[in-house]
Amino acid sequence: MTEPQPSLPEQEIASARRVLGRRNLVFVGLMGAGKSAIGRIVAQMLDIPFVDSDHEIERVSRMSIPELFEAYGEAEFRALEARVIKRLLRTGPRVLSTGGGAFMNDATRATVLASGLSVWLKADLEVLWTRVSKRDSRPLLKTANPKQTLASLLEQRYPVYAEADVTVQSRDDPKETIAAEAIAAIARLDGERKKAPSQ
Ligand SMILES: Nc1ncnc2c1ncn2[C@@H]1O[C@H](COP(=O)(O)OP(=O)(O)OP(=O)(O)O)[C@@H](O)[C@H]1O
Ligand SMILES: O=C(O)C1=C[C@@H](O)[C@@H](O)[C@H](O)C1
Ligand SMILES: [Mg+2]
Repeated sequence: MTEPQPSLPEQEIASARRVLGRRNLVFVGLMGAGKSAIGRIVAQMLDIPFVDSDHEIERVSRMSIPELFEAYGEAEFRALEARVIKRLLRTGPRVLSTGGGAFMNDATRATVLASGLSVWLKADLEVLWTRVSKRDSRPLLKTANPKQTLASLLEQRYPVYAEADVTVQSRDDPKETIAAEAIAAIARLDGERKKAPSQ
């Protein structure tokens, strides 16, 4: 079923597409922030393809992420993730939703910052916890105190996610609202770019 979409001003969509050019729009952020869910809607709104690096990794390896962690360990998973994202970033435009740890890899982050346009979906611990505690598909949270693990990841990672080009607050408002805010934030960069030469 297609979800109802708020009508975004055509001009805003055109601006966001212009800002993007042939780059990928890359969603980064912690598990549960909504990178996959919001990224998919943004791609529909901008009418460009969508890809999720976690799904792409599962497709090429023919294994689920928990199976990959189990069989090869986190380091191998990270190496595969970096290769997959590097390949995806070579062509665009598309929306690329990354796994929560992808932007923490120095090489991946450098490539995303150089060749993509990054959006950090930032969410509070309680929002993230409510969402991720519904499913046990995240290997990093298979600990004695998963909420504490999530809180530690938040502390470690937020200063790094903050390097993204744009930050959008993820919260329990409708997904379409968050998606529209992401597009508006990108569209605003068009105005900034145009103003730049006269400053
Ligand atoms: N604004 C929202 N309102 C309600 N539910 C939401 C919202 N955004 C995301 N969700 C839900 O939260 C859950 C986690 O979202 P999603 O899988 O997109 O997160 P993610 O950032 O891709 O996480 P991961 O890093 O684990 O892939 C999903 O069930 C999704 O539908
Ligand atoms: O935050 C992370 O490190 C992860 C997030 C997920 O998207 C998956 O990529 C995997 O579970 C690791
Ligand atoms: Mg995801």
